[in-house]
Amino acid sequence: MLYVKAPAKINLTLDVLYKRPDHYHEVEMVMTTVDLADRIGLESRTDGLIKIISTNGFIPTDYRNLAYQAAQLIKDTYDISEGVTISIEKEIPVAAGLAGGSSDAAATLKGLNRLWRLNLSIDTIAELGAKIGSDVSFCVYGGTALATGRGEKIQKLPAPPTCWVVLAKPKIGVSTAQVYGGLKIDEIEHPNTHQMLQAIERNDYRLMCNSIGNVLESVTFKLHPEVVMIKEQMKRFGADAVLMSGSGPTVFGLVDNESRMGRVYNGLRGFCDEVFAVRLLGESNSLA
Ligand SMILES: C[C@@](CO)(OP(=O)(O)O)[C@H](O)COP(=O)(O)OP(=O)(O)OC[C@H]1O[C@@H](n2ccc(N)nc2=O)[C@H](O)[C@@H]1O
Ligand SMILES: Nc1ncnc2c1ncn2[C@@H]1O[C@H](COP(=O)(O)OP(=O)(O)O)[C@@H](O)[C@H]1O
Repeated sequence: MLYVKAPAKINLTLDVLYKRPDHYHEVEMVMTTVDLADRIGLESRTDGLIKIISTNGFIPTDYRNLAYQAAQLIKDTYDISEGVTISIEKEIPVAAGLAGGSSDAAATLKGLNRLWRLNLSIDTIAELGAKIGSDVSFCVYGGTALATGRGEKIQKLPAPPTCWVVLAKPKIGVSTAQVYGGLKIDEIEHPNTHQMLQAIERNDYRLMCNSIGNVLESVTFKLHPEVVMIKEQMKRFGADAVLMSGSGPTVFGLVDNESRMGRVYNGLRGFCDEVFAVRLLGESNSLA
């Protein structure tokens, strides 16, 4: 059995520039991975089938699973006759804005590259990933990056300033398509992406805290007012900066002091079942 880690991401910024003719939105996002990860196990099978086994009863185990789609794509593209059993130990909350499914797909692509000795470069794997979903290319590299296009164009960035990240996910799932669909393009207040890039370049924690922003917040807040409440609680317990990740509903808080991190973490556990205190993973991978 070959194991691959599939870490969650958060969006430090998420801006939408315009709606494209293909119905996707042109985005500009600073993304970074955190050390909350699913674990993907891969084992070749001689019958040619793709089988998914998961510890989580809420994710599909057929072709709808993004890890299944990753294996199918590799099999079709490189004419592989073997099959694979994919076991998914789920730690990342589902439909949470943390790219759990996308990261499982990215880890499956990377793992099968090794298992089936395909010798693909990381850039080729990221290109394949883009066929599965907009966030999959980023998940292939991990670390920290500026993502543009529909999210699949990746420019690597240095590691952001070190800090703790407290993640809190309310008991609701959010549909990414519904949230993008509810966005009113002319009412957007754009985050300062350039300033975020400067904060990362200069390793300036305070500037990073002052530069976070996500234009999808307003849509998800209207659909699920409990997300606003979680954000307010996180601020009240002392996080330095608080933002919703992706299309939500997970809210994250940045904290650079361990005892305050403990206060935010314990405080949020009174409101949410799923609360995590994690570190940023830092820089992107350059090897497959
Ligand atoms: C919002 C973000 C931010 O990182 O993450 P999540 O909240 O899903 O984690 C991403 O843009 C989500 O990426 P991903 O979840 O891979 O999206 P996809 O499967 O490609 O697309 C799902 C649907 O979202 C909408 N979509 C997605 C990306 C994009 N740039 N414009 C869009 O309008 C489309 O309606 C699409 O049909
Ligand atoms: N391996 C997977 N893990 C989680 N969700 C998956 C997976 N494969 C498919 N899905 C489906 O993808 C949808 C989005 O899940 P997820 O990737 O966790 O969230 P998000 O896109 O908000 O980051 C869910 O409705 C889920 O059923």
